[in-house]
Amino acid sequence: MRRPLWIKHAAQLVTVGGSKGPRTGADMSELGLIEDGSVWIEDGEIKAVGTTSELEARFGEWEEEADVYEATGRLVTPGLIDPHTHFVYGGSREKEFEMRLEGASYMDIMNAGGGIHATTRMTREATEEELYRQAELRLNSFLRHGVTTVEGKSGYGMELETELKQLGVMKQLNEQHPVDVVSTFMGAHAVPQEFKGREDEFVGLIIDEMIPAVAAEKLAVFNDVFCEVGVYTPEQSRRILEAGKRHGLKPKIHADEIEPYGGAELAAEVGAISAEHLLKASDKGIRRMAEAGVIACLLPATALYLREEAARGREMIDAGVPVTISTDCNPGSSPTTSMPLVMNLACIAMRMTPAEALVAATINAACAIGVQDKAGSIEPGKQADLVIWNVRNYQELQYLFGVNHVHAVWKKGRKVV
Ligand SMILES: N=CN[C@@H](CCC(=O)O)C(=O)O
Ligand SMILES: [Zn+2]
Repeated sequence: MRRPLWIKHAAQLVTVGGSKGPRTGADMSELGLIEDGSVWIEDGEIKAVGTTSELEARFGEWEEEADVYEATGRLVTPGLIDPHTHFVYGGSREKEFEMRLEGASYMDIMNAGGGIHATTRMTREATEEELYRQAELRLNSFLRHGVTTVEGKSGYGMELETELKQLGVMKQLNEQHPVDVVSTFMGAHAVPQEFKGREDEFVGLIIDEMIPAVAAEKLAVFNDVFCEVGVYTPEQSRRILEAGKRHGLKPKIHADEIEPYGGAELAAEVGAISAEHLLKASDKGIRRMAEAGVIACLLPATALYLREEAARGREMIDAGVPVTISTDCNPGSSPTTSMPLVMNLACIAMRMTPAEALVAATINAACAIGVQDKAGSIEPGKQADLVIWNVRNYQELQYLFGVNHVHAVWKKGRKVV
C-alpha cells in the first residue's frame, strides 16, 4: 500500500464536484471553490476534500504516515482533459504554415495533396516505434501543461493497416504513459487520394471493413467523421456514424468548420456525444444541439492558427449547449499541446468567463469522452489527477495569458511533474 498523499492549504481549490453529466448555462460558472483547500488521497484515489481545518480534524492523527504537500498561496484544480486531438502522426508540416501566411487556404493545400494527405503519407511510412516515440513526446508536453487525460484520433492512415497502427500506438501509450488516452477511430478524416472520384467506394470500405475490424479489436470508443464541403457530405457522414453505432462506437463529428454544412444539425440527429469545431454552425444547428444535449467541442487555437473567427462560444453557452474546449493538437491547423493557452483563448476569443473555461476543460471535457466517472473533478471516489498552479486564483490563471503556470501535476496520486 502506498503512503497517503495530503495536499494542504491551497489558496483556492477548484473541485467542480457534483456533476453527473455535462454542465450547461449558469452551472458552467459553478466551480465548487474551497478557500484554504485540502485533499486526502489513498492509493491514487481521492478519499476526502474540504478545508484544511476540516481535513486536519479527520486525518490529523495520521499526518506522520502521509506525504504532505503544502500548496500555500497556490491554485489547485483537477487535471485538465483534452477531448479532441490528432496527436499520433508522422512527420511535420511547417512549410504549410508559411504557405498559409502567404495566402494559401487550408482546403487549397489539402486539395493539392498537402494537409491531411501529406501527414497520411508520412504516417503510412513511419514504423510503429517511430510513431510511438513522437507521440510520447507530445504526451509528455501535455502533462507539463497540466493535462492528465487526452482523446486521440486515428485518420492519418485511411487504410486499415495504418489506422490499426495509429490506434495500436494509442493503446500502448494508454497502458505505458501516465496520461490516460481515450481513442477515436477517424477513418473518414479525408477521402484518400487513391479514391478520388470513388468516394462512395471508400465510404463502403470504412463501413464494411474498417469499423468492424476496429470494433472487434476494441481499439476505439468513438467514431468520428470530417463532415465538410469537399470532404464527406452529411449523407455519407450519417451512414458512417450509423455504421459505427451498430458496432458500439459512439458518434463524434467534425462539423461546420470551414463552411456551414448542417453538421451541427446532423450531430443532434445521430445522437453524437459531441460536435467539433462549429465555427460556422447555424442558429438552427445550435438550437438542435442544445435540445439534444450534444456537447460543443470548441477549438479556439485552431481558429486563431487558421486566422478565422472563433466559434460562437458565448452564444452557445447562453443557448444552453454544454461546451468543452480542446487544443485539437495536430500537425496542420493547431500544433499545440497547451490547454492553458486554449483556456485563455476561450475567454479572449469566445467571451467565455474564466470559470466557464475551467469547467469546459475539466468536467465537460470528461463528459465529452465518457470518463466523467473517474476524472474531471476533485471529489471522493475519483482518480487523484490534480494540478497545482503558480497563481493564487482561477481568474489569474486565465488573466496571465500565454504562460505555462503549472507548478506540479499528480496522476492517479503519483507526482509526474
Ligand atoms: N479538420 C480536420 N481535421 C483536423 C486537422 C487535421 C490536419 O490538418 O492534419 C482538425 O480537426 O483540425
Ligand atoms: Zn480534429
